[in-house]
Amino acid sequence: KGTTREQRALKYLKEHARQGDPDSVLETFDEFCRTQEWAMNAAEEKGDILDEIVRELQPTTCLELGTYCGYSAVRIARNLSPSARLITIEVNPDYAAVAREVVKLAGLQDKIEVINLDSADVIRELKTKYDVTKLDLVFLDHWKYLYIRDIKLIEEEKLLKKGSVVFADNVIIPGAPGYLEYIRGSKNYKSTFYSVHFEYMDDMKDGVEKSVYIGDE
Ligand SMILES: O=c1[nH]cnc2c(O)c(F)c(-c3ccc(F)cc3)cc12
Ligand SMILES: [Mg+2]
Repeated sequence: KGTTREQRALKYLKEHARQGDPDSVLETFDEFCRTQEWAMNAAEEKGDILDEIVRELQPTTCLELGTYCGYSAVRIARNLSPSARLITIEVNPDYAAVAREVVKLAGLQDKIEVINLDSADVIRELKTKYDVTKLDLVFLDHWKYLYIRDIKLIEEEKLLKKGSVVFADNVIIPGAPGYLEYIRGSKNYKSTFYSVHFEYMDDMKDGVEKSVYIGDE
């Protein structure tokens, strides 16, 4: 076919979603994944929990690790207050390119910054280069072995404050070895596990973990 699944998804969105309407982009993306091709979006059930977190927390500065095609970036940003913003990091250049188009299609390019670099390198520069003081919301949705590396780096950089929320996808499938043990064993977090369906598969279960930072600033 010469095209990638992500490019085919973008083409479908451009043909079927309403420009500038985040809800339409998300609905259309879910429709694509249910009728044409599966993709690893934090879909309906996981997305509903993410919506709830954003609405309750009203975060000013959000960080997402693992943009993929931008589904959860759009999902988060559509509920952000006018001055709030989301920095989302995607190491794969092809995914980042598609994500930038999806963000534009949703009309959220002023709220979302897609960075095509390695997450650790960006985390180390958030304060100096990206003008970040504290992170109110962190969404971990990149490669599972990097969850623990990156959360430790975020703590080292003192980027969390009391009440900051760290939300992790896929803690059951593919699983986040070591992360769950670390975060649940840490006195600095209060964690809650949610059993949810695996994206677009009504007969498979995954899990997401919401951890509220209660540690020292
Ligand atoms: O690599 C990933 N990064 C971020 N999120 C993922 C995800 O939600 C998945 F379901 C999966 C996944 C893909 C194929 C499977 F068979 C199972 C899980 C992978 C990722
Ligand atoms: Mg995921």
